Amino acid sequence: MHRDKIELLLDRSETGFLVNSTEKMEKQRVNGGEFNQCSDEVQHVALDIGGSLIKVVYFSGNDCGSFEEQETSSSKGRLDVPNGNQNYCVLKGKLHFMKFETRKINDCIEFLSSKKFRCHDDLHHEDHTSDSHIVKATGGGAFRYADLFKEKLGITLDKVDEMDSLVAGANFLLKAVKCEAFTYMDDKKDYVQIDHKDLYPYLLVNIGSGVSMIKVDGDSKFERVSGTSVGGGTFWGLGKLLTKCKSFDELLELSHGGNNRVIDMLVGDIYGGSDYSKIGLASTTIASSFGKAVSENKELEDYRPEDVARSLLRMISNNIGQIAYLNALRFGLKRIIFGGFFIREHAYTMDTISVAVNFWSNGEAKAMFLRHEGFLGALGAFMNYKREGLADLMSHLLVEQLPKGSIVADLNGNDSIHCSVRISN
Ligand SMILES: Nc1ncnc2c1ncn2[C@@H]1O[C@H](COP(=O)(O)OP(=O)(O)OP(=O)(O)O)[C@@H](O)[C@H]1O
Ligand SMILES: CC(C)(CO)[C@@H](O)C(=O)NCCC(=O)O
Repeated sequence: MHRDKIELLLDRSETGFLVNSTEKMEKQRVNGGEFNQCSDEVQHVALDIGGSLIKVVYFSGNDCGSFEEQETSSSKGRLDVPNGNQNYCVLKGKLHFMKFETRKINDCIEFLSSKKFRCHDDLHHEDHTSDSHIVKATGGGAFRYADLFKEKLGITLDKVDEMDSLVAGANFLLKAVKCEAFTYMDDKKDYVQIDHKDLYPYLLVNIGSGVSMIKVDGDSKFERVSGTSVGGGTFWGLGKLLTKCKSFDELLELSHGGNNRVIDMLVGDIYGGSDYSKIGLASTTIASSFGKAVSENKELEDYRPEDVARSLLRMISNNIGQIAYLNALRFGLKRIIFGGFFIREHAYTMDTISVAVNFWSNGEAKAMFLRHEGFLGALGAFMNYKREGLADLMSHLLVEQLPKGSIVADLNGNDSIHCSVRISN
């Protein structure tokens, strides 16, 4: 089968459209009876089908006169440019990011089928062959739902390894996007521009339903060194049972107004209000998450759901921060980069993780976060359309393309950014 190289050039970003997928689809339904209100042609789609969420990254363009330069090719939307021995075309358009709950996979399928779907290979083969409808997909769902996608959409999922995708997505963002990584402490966000030559090694901690910890040593050089089943799925699953919240966002919102000290047993609760300074524990340090519930004669209903949500968030974030730090220590890594949809740029979550890393490492290691944290796997799968050898060139171009100091959209919801896709023949 014919395969091309694709590279991605980010032009600038847009803010806006922070609606959830269901809302967005409903709006489109109301407006026109179907999803495809926007006439953008979807050309390249990549999926990350996880245990909780499906992340979709797709490129659309060419219908709104959105070419950088005039079309010269017979193929609509293609600009063929000679590049040494190679021809390539540049398509200008938008890179879209969407998420769906995995349990509502039919919404995702319906959404994809509503789009004017044009596969990667179709750009070169007007005469579609049956195997041209191939979509890059990663995550466990690429295996679990392969038959469903074939049956409902006639799409063959081309499986890309989940860890490969996470690392490719993270490296791409760290190299290509200005102000991608930041630290977060005491409500203060500080962007960190990491020198490309000084990027490796780092520990990538992806907090999805479960948590994977990956030591990254180079472009495709990495090892999954640890993981924990106490992750985002645990927070959402336990939180749902304990608070009766109907959505993750509701649970997160609830935790804003909570006080964990109502339920957590602090060092001071055990030590009569004092610190245990001999071993470096302040009276305010949590000695036992949810520990107060043991000694108090209370039922679940006697606690405010806000406080329960807060304790739970703190317990899980702390635990992940601690395990991450221990793994960083194991391999002498100073930089720990957190991704995954659990974080959602939520201040309290990031603060708790940062404090945990700072506390355990005595200030030696740093927790960092990524603005596009939830889409690492999907971006990595998208990048897999690109074949060998273009990574350096691509990241160079990407940095060049971004205006200095530009503010890039928060892509934790559904959003899009302007970009160009360069396709080598
Ligand atoms: N709208 C949402 N609905 C459900 N979970 C959400 C939502 N937003 C954030 N989350 C959190 O994100 C987690 C899923 O994150 P992510 O999408 O990165 O992982 P995943 O790919 O589904 O999981 P895994 O990689 O373990 O298969 C959930 O467990 C939950 O904690
Ligand atoms: C199983 C995966 C990789 C699926 O994304 C993830 O949920 C995970 O890393 N879970 C933690 C499993 C463990 O290492 O204990």
